[in-house]
Amino acid sequence: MQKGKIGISTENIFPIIKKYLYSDHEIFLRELISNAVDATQKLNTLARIGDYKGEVGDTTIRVSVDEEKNTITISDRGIGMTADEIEKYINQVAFSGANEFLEKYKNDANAIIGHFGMGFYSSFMVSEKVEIHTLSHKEGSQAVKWECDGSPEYTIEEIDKKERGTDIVLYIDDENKNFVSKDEINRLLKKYCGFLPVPVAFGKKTEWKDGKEVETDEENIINDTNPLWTQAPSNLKDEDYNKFYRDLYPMAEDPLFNIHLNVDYPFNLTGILYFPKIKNNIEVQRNKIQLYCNQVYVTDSVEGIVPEFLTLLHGVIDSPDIPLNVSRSYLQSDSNVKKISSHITKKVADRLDEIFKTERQSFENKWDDLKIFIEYGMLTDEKFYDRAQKFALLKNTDGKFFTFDEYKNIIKDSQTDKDNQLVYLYATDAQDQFSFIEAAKNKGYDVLLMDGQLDTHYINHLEQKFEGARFVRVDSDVPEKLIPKEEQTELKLTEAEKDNLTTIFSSQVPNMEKANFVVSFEALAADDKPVMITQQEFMRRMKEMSQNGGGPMAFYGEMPDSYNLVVNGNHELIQRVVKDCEEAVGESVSSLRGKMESLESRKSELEKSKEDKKEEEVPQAEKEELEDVEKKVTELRGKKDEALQGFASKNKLVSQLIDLALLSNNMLKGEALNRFVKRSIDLI
Ligand SMILES: Nc1ncnc2c1ncn2[C@@H]1O[C@H](COP(=O)(O)OP(=O)(O)OP(=O)(O)O)[C@@H](O)[C@H]1O
Repeated sequence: MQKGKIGISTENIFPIIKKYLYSDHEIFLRELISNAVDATQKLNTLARIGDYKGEVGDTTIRVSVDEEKNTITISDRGIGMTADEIEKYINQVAFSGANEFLEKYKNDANAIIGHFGMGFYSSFMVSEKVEIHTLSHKEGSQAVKWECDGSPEYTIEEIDKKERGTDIVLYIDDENKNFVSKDEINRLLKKYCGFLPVPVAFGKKTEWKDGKEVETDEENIINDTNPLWTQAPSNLKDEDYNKFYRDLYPMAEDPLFNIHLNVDYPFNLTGILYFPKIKNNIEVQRNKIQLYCNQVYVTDSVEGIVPEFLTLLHGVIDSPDIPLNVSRSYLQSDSNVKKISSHITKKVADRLDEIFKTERQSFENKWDDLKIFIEYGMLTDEKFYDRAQKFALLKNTDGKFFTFDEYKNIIKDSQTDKDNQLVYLYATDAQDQFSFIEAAKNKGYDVLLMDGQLDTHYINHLEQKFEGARFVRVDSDVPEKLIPKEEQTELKLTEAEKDNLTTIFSSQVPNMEKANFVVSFEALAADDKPVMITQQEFMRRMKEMSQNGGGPMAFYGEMPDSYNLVVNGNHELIQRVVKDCEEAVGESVSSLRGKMESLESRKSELEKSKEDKKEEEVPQAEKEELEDVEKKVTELRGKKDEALQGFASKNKLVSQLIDLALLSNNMLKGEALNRFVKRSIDLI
């Protein structure tokens, strides 16, 4: 037996390995099995080129667990190592590699990506002792056993081993006993080794016999050595892709589409990406892409490698060219990674474009599920926007789909306003905004349905992209004014009547938390609604955006909703309110107004004369008179308002009209709704 000291500078590297790699202990199995795969593939290569003349035979990698001895063994039939090679690769190179790595990241544990090839020495994260039993493929080699207990000392001795290849025996330490379990090993094999290119066996296959699960003689191969992404797309059908998806995500619904990536220049990358069906929470759908490096599972957190919006996709990416041993910030600035990311974007756009062109109907059918990806992509990635504007769809409230160009042509004639701006009308809720949608349609307009999670932002974005166009929600103004044109109908109300109606209607608007109403008048058609509630586009949008995103516009979110209570002066019912008011309080109101008006003209005379003089030049009498006039005006106004409010509170029509308007906007709730129903019954 020979003893030696491992070639490292740090006295004892293992405590450091254990400390820094604590959270990722489980990767030891992946690392050791990857080494076994490498050794097997090297042997296959040597055999192919004629440098190895012996029998290759069965090269299955075998994993076993001994629960009594607390060991895990990984055996391969690869190239094996001679004593010299152990000296070179294990004692010197590998250790120094690990040492260098830890030196580099000692002060920056967070920079470690969390998974990297620590290689063979990761076995010491979980073991108190490790043995290598190996026989090289080289003719006439002597089998050797290397043993190390986690101190820098090792022993190496000759042993009797007949089969070519390497067995790694791990004596698991007390802290990591949990790995000495068939279930745990099964879990790790499934997670990290499911698609390795060399068969990996663990235990035996089982079958059900007489109501019991029993082991058969057949070995249990845990991996698919030829996963779908490594196969030629031309040999694959939709069913194959869907089946693979179900293998990856057993609980998920069938995906919408798949994209098979196959790149060999300027970097190597294969993979299959799926567009999943996303219900309503986009956050839970992230990080479902698995990243592989030569069929070895690395991670399922791919930010930085795929564009942000594509982290919503599911599937696998396999590339030997993605650097795995580096921090995230480095990854994002790596030019290779950037190329990969923009290439994936392009591929995804190309595939969508192809589906749109060849299967438009199916594309439309899936649009509702698909649009979140496309909108997200268009919002966050300029290049994707440019590609996607050819196939992104707009859906109207009748469920019809249009491309941007198609839609523009359809609305061009009817929806261009007097300033030559194209107005895109939209609704965010087909039910709540039903009456507005109908009113717009009756005017010959088309209304888009923009009810997606990202649509508030998307609309803003499109407005910036589309030239000479704006988006207007159907309830942001009365139908006549949604798209302002030259002609205007005349309003059949005098100033005094308008003033009266303002007091009357404001006094009857129910008190609502966080909602302000401003009464305004419009000359609408006599058969339009008598009273309508609209919400100004700009303020509403600012509010919605600040609620979604905060930032510098956060204060908009705190402001109350501001609504317009639009009174249609030309409607018969409004004319009736005017008439009722005239009969009930008309005389006193108009005499109060008459007095007010003459006082007000006196007031402005006094104010004018005061304006031209210096303070001390204003005669005392005028000052006193002005004060007196002001007081009287306020008093008269109070009386006038009181009379009008008294009328309004007795006049059921006014509050009924307001409630009807609230009802059309789905704003009548709770107690107010209940009161409305009762009053309606009374009226019947
Ligand atoms: N099962 C094995 N059969 C034959 N040689 C092996 C085996 N395991 C390790 N080796 C040899 O030991 C060397 C060091 O292994 P180690 O896992 O530490 O690093 P690596 O495989 O070169 O790189 P990585 O960090 O990516 O794993 C390998 O390059 C290989 O030559």
